Amino acid sequence: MANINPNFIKHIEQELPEHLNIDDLIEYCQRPLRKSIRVNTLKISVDEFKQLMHPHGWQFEPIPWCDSGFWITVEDDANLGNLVEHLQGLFYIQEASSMLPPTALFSACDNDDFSDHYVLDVASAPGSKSTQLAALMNNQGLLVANEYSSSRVKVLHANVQRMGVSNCALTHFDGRVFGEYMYEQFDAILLDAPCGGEGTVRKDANALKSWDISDVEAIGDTQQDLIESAFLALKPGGSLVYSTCTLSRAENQAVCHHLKQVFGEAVEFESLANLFEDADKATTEEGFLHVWPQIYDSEGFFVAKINKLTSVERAKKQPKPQRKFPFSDISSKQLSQLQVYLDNIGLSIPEHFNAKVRDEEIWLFPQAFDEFVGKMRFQRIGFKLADILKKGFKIRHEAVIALTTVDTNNQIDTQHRFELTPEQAKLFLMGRDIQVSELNDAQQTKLASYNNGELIVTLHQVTLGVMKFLGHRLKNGLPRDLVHDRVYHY
Ligand SMILES: C[S@@+](CC[C@H](N)C(=O)[O-])C[C@H]1O[C@@H](n2cnc3c(N)ncnc32)[C@H](O)[C@@H]1O
Repeated sequence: MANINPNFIKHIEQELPEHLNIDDLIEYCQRPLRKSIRVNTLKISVDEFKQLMHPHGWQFEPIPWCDSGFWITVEDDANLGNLVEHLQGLFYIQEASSMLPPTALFSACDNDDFSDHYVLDVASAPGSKSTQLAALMNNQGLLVANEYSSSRVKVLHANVQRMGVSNCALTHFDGRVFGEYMYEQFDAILLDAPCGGEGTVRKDANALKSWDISDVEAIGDTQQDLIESAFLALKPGGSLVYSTCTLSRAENQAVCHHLKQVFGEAVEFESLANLFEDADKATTEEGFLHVWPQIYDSEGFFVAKINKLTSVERAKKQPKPQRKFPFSDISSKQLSQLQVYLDNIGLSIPEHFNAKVRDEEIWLFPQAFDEFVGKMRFQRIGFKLADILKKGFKIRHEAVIALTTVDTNNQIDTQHRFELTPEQAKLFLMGRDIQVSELNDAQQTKLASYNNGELIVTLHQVTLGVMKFLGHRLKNGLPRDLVHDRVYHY
């Protein structure tokens, strides 16, 4: 039972639009949330995913504002996070209303070519919206995903990796720096701001227990700084989405109005009334979506879309470029050796990626990143492809995932894939080796055509990782930090 502070009820009653009433709000705050997921279209199509899960009793109800989002009915939803299909990144457990901001950000993009698109997610951990943005961008262009909290950067990276996002560069800054370092560099920016979380009470029964108006007021300065900085980092003609999972106007409408006060005519509020059928039920007079929990039976959320009509004066000078960038271009000799190695395991370097070398490591950077070299410090760019050994190379787990996701039309051929059974996939994700004697006849026959060496293991024809065939066993190549204690399969 949600614990709602009476002061919150008094406060929010004043802010409710006329057509909604406080009793409904309180009643909905007490209801458990409907379970929702987003299919990761970087790895599997929506139809294929449904076909896969239907036999296990999954039922899907479409979420009107996200083509790959569904409310699901499933027998045992407590273990969804440990399901093989979740761990292999076929879906993301994401609250329905949290799928709104990425949809709103790209609502005007009428073609699918994002190859020269620069996108920033200012506050991105744990990564639900970043991974949704990357899927909408089809892994093209460049997505800069920033997070201020170091522990949350790790979770962000894990999700980016799990979902096969390869067009991403991670940064770890206070989001206030982007206006200065990245002045007018991005075509689209999402600011899913730190907030009071009033809309999350259906998932966290204590979210409103010790609510106090001073907390709402205290966070306003940070939100105003962040939105100003994001607006400065936006190219003229670009779009910014400001979103929160809170309900008070001070953290929502007031922050957007503050931006308009600062930048005047350069700021245009774009109406989201036609974003999906029935969007008008949540639309404010400015055209923002103020999603009260009772409107779509969801968490509370706020989404504003803001266009930058003209360039604005920057507040500070461009900082000096970073002098030492620790990566260099790969030599043509090493590149051709690498290509031979990759070819042997059925992989290749995709278009729009550049191979870079640092110490004994080879990385693949999205080509679009070139423009950003030296502009600021990046935690990770693209993905680590391989280690350079005395003789040859050793492919990295994250590369096998990213390379087989980067272009779903260019999947590795079946000759190079080794399909596991669900039980074997579970063992793989638990870090175990598999003895050749444990394989079924068809698998043993297939293995007979391989030489000893690395092979890419799959489940449902989607990559799980890499194993090394040693004659009598398949040696597990999962990095330690990705080994799971509990894994379920159907
Ligand atoms: C609402 S959460 C983001 C959720 C995320 N966008 C997602 O969809 O998974 C807000 C995030 O902002 C981060 N944050 C807090 N202060 C920040 C700042 N000054 N600059 C950037 N991020 C900040 C928090 O650590 C938190 O991860």
